[in-house]
Amino acid sequence: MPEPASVAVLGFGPRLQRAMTRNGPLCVGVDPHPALLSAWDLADDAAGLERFSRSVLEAATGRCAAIKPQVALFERHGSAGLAVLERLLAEAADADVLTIADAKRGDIGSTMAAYAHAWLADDSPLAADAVTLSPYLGFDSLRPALDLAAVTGRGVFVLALTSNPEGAAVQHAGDDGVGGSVAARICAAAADENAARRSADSWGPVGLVVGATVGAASIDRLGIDLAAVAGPLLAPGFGAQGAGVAEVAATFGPAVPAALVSSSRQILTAGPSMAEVRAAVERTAEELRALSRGR
Ligand SMILES: O=c1ccn([C@@H]2O[C@H](COP(=O)(O)O)[C@@H](O)[C@H]2O)c(=O)[nH]1
Repeated sequence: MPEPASVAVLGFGPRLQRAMTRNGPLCVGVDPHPALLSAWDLADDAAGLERFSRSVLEAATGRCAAIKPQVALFERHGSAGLAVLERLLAEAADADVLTIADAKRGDIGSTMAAYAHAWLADDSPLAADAVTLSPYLGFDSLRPALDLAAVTGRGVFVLALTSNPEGAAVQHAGDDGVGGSVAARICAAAADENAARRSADSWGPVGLVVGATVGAASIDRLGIDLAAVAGPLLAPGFGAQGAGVAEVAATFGPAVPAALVSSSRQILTAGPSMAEVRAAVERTAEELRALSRGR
C-alpha cells in the first residue's frame, strides 16, 4: 500500500527555520517536576500537570520557536499524564507552536516502527512536530522514524553530544581527532540523511542534540563540523545546567544559526505568577535573539 499523504505542506526543517526567524531560537522546556508543581501551588497529579502545561504554553506562545515537553514527567502520572500530554500537543498545534517530544526513543525493527508511529504519524494522538531519539542501538536502527518523519513532514533530534558530563564516556569513545568518535559518526550519519532529503537552502528533517555545556574544545577535538549537518541543533543545558549565551556561542561557533536553545527550569521557576513566567520567557528569548543577530 502507498504511504498515506501527509497533511504537512512544509517539512519540519523549513517550518522550524520559519519559527526561529519569527520568534528567535528559544525552545521552552515543559518539565513539570514534582518540586515545580509544588512551588506553583499545584497538586502532583494530572490536574496539576494540566494547569502547569497550559500556563507554560500560554507564556511561550508567540515568544519562542518551539516547546519541548519532557515526556518522562508526563509518564510518571500514567495514562492520565499521557492524556494531558496529548491535549498539550494538540493545543500547541492550534496555537501554531511547534512541539518537540523529548522522549529519547530508540529500539530495533518493528518496535522502533511503533515508537515512530506514536510520535510522528499523522493519526497518532501523541503526534508531535519532532521527537528526540537515542542512536545507541545503531544510527540505522532509527530508520523507521527517519523515514516516517520524512513522509509526514516531521523531524527527529538524535542524541549526539548530550549536556550531561557522563555522556562523554560513551559519546567521545573512539576519538582519533579525525571524526572516528561515536559522536562524530552520528553527526556524519545525520548529515548524509539530510543531504538526501533536504531541498536547496532548507534544513533537513534530522536534527541533533548537542548540549550548550559541551564547549568548543570538545567539538574541535572530536573533529566535528556541526554546520555540515544542515539540520537544527537542539541545545539543552542552558540556564539551570550552567550554560549561558557565551557558552552557546562558544560551543556552536559558525553553527550558531542552527542552535535551538532549550531552557526549562530557569524559566519555570519564575512561576506561579503568569506575568513572571511570561517575563522570564521574553527575557531569555531576547538574550538569544541578540545572539542570533550577532550582538
Ligand atoms: O543532553 C540533554 C538532552 C536532554 N535534556 C533534557 O532537557 C531538559 C533540560 O532541562 P533544564 O531544566 O533546562 O536543565 C530536561 O528535560 C532534560 O531531560 C538535557 O538536559 N540534556
